[in-house]
Amino acid sequence: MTESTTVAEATTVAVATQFDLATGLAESVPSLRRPLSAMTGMYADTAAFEAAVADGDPLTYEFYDMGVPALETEIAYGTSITYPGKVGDEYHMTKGHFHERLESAEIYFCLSGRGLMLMESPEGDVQVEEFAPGRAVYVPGRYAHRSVNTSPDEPLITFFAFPGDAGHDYGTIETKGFRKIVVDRDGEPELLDNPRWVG
Ligand SMILES: O=P(O)(O)OC[C@H]1O[C@](O)(CO)[C@@H](O)[C@@H]1O
Repeated sequence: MTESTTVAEATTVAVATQFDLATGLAESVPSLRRPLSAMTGMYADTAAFEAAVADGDPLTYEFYDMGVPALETEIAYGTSITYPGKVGDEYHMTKGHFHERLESAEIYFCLSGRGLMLMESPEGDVQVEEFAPGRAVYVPGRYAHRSVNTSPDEPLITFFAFPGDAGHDYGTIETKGFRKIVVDRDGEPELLDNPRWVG
């Protein structure tokens, strides 16, 4: 599946948005909410995934996309909130995506919480950076990216910005997965090969 925002006229009016730094919530637009059931096939432990979906289907993440026109001269931005929790021993995470215009980079600034940004290029180069409050992670162009919340109890809240015409390519991740997964080993995150990765 490919998602992109609607092409429209360039923005000509200044906009100010209030984000709650503790929760990441914005009052001006509704959030896009992804319950666990939106992540079918993405967690390694299928039995744990199905049990958690049957047992209330928790909200694993939500994000506010401020909806700028899909033009290269615009900057898409918003906040992302990944809630704590695990499926089996794998931490809650976002779906992750490449940009449709693959060369488009993205910047994330961590407002609160702890976690990792998991990134991989189409050729298989894997990079991981830590999120902590005050820390910015620059995702280079051509890299798929997925936020992973490694805290036992705190939401991972980030502010993100990327070129307005970057678009979202979810298809590759939905069919192949990421090469690596992040699991909890005695309270510490560990990177493992994804047993479900389709090469
Ligand atoms: O698009 P995904 O992988 O579901 O993750 C959502 C996050 O990614 C973004 O698309 C930013 O890249 C945000 O809208 C949101 O924070």
